[in-house]
Amino acid sequence: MQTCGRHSIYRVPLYRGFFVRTFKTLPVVDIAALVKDDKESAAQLRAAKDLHAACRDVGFFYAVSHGVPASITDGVLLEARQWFNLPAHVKQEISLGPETCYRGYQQLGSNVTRFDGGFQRDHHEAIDLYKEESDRDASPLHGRNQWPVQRPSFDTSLQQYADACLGVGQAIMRGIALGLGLPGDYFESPEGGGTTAESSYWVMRAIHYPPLSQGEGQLGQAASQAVAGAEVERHVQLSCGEHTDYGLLTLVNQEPHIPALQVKNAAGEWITAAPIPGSFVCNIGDMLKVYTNGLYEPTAHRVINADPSRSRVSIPFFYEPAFEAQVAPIPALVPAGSAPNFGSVRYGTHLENKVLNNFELEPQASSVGEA
Ligand SMILES: N=C(N)NCCCC[C@H](N)C(=O)O
Ligand SMILES: O=C(O)CCC(=O)C(=O)O
Ligand SMILES: [Fe+2]
Repeated sequence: MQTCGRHSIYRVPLYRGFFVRTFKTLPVVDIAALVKDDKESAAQLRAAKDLHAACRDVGFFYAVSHGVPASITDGVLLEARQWFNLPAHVKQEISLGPETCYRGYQQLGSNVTRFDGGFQRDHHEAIDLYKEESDRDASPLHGRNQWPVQRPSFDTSLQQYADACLGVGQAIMRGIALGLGLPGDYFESPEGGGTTAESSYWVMRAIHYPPLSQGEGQLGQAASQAVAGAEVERHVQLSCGEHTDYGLLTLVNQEPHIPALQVKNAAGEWITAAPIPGSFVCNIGDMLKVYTNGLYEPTAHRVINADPSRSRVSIPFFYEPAFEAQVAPIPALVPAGSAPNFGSVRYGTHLENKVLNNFELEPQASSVGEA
């Protein structure tokens, strides 16, 4: 039986998919008919079929014809770049911590990626925003966001971008439901978790990846060093360490011309998700593995900005279940007479287990320079 604590669901190998997931490229899916909500048209069923193949065989795809104007997607990247150029003390006005419900700014090296027995520091700075939540007592994550109000135009474009992504996320989830042979609104219905653009416990991260120091970002350079207590800090610099995403569906808006996001196939090869202008790079999260009884697997990915001459900005948007959603295998996807492969997971609990372990906020032994 699966649990979602330390031994998280994505660490369990699923050999069934081993021979299938040998992709060398990522599929491109035209989602226009889903965004238009062109109900069960041939084009919509085509898109649903393509999503099904992409989710089952790769776990990643480019979504094109999503209908979000370039003024919004390009504009928010430009605004983010300018915000990250502000002096450190200005950015730190919205620093995150437990007291800000993990919402706000994290400086370079404070986000970490965990592995069994230790962690490594990610080489990025970021702003984390979540669905606004006034009930502070219900979870350490519930609270108000710290928007980057120092640049009101960034604040406004982030809000517009989030609204647009919520629409796209809901449309793609309708396509994923159809592709699984379910009613298009399955994930919006109470038995499917009740996730809508209104209820989704969405996350948005504006991320700035400065160049890695020369020679870093390469495999084989890992050096582990024991620190006080049992935890080990691994001193290998990656822009973002290998991980899977936590919820349903991630949409990544990335700057053009800087290939840095890498996706792991079943042979352990890293396939670069090079930017395609006008697209979102999409991937599925841990909760879709549970819903599909293991048919769809969240694919491990990482970020290496290997270009020594320039930094990279990306703004992933995470379309996630409602916080209180109880996620369990969809009965229609469990073979008759078999027990489900996973037990029920409360999404908010899975998210807390992740986020509360994502930061090492105390000062570092070896300091990293400012971006
Ligand atoms: N909400 C999501 N999916 N955030 C993904 C961030 C992944 C980085 C983090 N260091 C980690 O290892 O999880
Ligand atoms: O920056 C990217 O391209 C992806 C970042 C990512 O994987 C994440 O924040 O979960
Ligand atoms: Fe990710």
